[in-house]
Amino acid sequence: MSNNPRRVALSVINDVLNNSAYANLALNEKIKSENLTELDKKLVTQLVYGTISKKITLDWYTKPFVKKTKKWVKNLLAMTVYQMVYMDRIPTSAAVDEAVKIAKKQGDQRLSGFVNGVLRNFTRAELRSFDEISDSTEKLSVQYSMPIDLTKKFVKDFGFEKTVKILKSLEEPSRASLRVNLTKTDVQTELNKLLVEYDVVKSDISDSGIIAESGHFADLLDFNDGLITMQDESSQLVAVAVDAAPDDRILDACAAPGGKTVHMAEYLTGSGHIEALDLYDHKLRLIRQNAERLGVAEKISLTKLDARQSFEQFGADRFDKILVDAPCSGIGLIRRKPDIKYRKETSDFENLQKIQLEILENTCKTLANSGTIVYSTCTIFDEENFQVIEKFLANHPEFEQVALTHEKENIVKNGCLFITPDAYHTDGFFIAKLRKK
Ligand SMILES: C[S@@+](CC[C@H](N)C(=O)[O-])C[C@H]1O[C@@H](n2cnc3c(N)ncnc32)[C@H](O)[C@@H]1O
Repeated sequence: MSNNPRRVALSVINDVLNNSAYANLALNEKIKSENLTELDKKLVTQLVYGTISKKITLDWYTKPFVKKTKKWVKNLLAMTVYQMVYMDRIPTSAAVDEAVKIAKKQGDQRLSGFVNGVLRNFTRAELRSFDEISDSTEKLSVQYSMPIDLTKKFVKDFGFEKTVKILKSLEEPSRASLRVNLTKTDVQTELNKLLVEYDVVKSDISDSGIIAESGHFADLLDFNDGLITMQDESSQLVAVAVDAAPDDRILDACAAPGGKTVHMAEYLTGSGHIEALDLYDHKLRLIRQNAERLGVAEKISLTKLDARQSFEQFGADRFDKILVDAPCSGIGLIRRKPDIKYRKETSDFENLQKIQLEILENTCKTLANSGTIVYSTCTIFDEENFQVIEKFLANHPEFEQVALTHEKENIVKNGCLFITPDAYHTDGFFIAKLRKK
């Protein structure tokens, strides 16, 4: 008999919200280890991502009916209210009955009575309106389930109207995005093949990108043949900015899982080679798998190394090009990874900037004269982007900025590519390029 999907979903939600597990990893592990039908796997996925994404809103809905309770009970209430408010096809009575059963099994009679009472009261009352909230920033925080400090930060950096656009867009379902390996095939050929089964279009911003509203592309033959790979559109612009030549020696300082490493490797048709670094063995293995599937493994060496030790490892004048795809807050990924917004480290911009600058400081010493560094992040706050570039250039008169261009002028800012998630419904991204004079 298959396992109860709501109980499975709740255990993932508890892991993520109470123990800081990563939603994608915790969910994948559970789905693998539990006995679930294909339909139930979909339900679990929707409950996990939906509840996590809307947690602040959901807690606000039940607040009038709940004084104090255990965290897992709050999560159970949130998951159940999510079904009632956002999932048309689930009857309210079924959602409530399932919640009461879980409360009885995981708690006791008293807790299940409490859950039953809260949910019945919630069902009888009219759904609260966000207009009850007089403070406009707090209202945004509740409506779009964004922690209040991050909401304030968005409003401070982008203004109110743009913040609404960004937060709205982060709530829309993410699309699947493919990159075509242009060294082996072309976009039109792959598009024509995919159009037989999927609703796909060319990317607005990446010459190698194909977009689908949804789809499980991992099974496609062309995926296994290395003709296409999964990669967000904005992240496809990074290797283009690196502009690798066939014989380039490249340092990919923060490389795992290797999406950009393999993309750059496709350009290395001569003697070119990439030294790919990351802190963790298990992450380096992901680069290896990616590189083998795309047929570029011999172009890439993997080293477990803190990028801040690059100079000690490789010495001076060692690379023609460097990519620092830096560890960052990941604000630009919230649509696909909603748990990011609740992590404490997400808002530690000062510490993130410090690490980002340290990586640039050390890696830049390995660059040959006239060599270039591309610095990128998947976040949209200045501290990790423009400020890092400004501070680095202020300390390094031997470097100059190389202005990046793009035919969509609204993603070019101060010579950098700066893509907010609402502009083209992609991940949020920042790309800058520097040259050693
Ligand atoms: C934004 S991700 C890189 C994504 C990757 N470039 C890609 O396209 O698939 C940042 C990576 O940097 C790694 N990292 C964090 N701090 C590092 C450091 N000090 N040295 C090297 N790698 C680091 C993380 O483990 C993570 O895999």
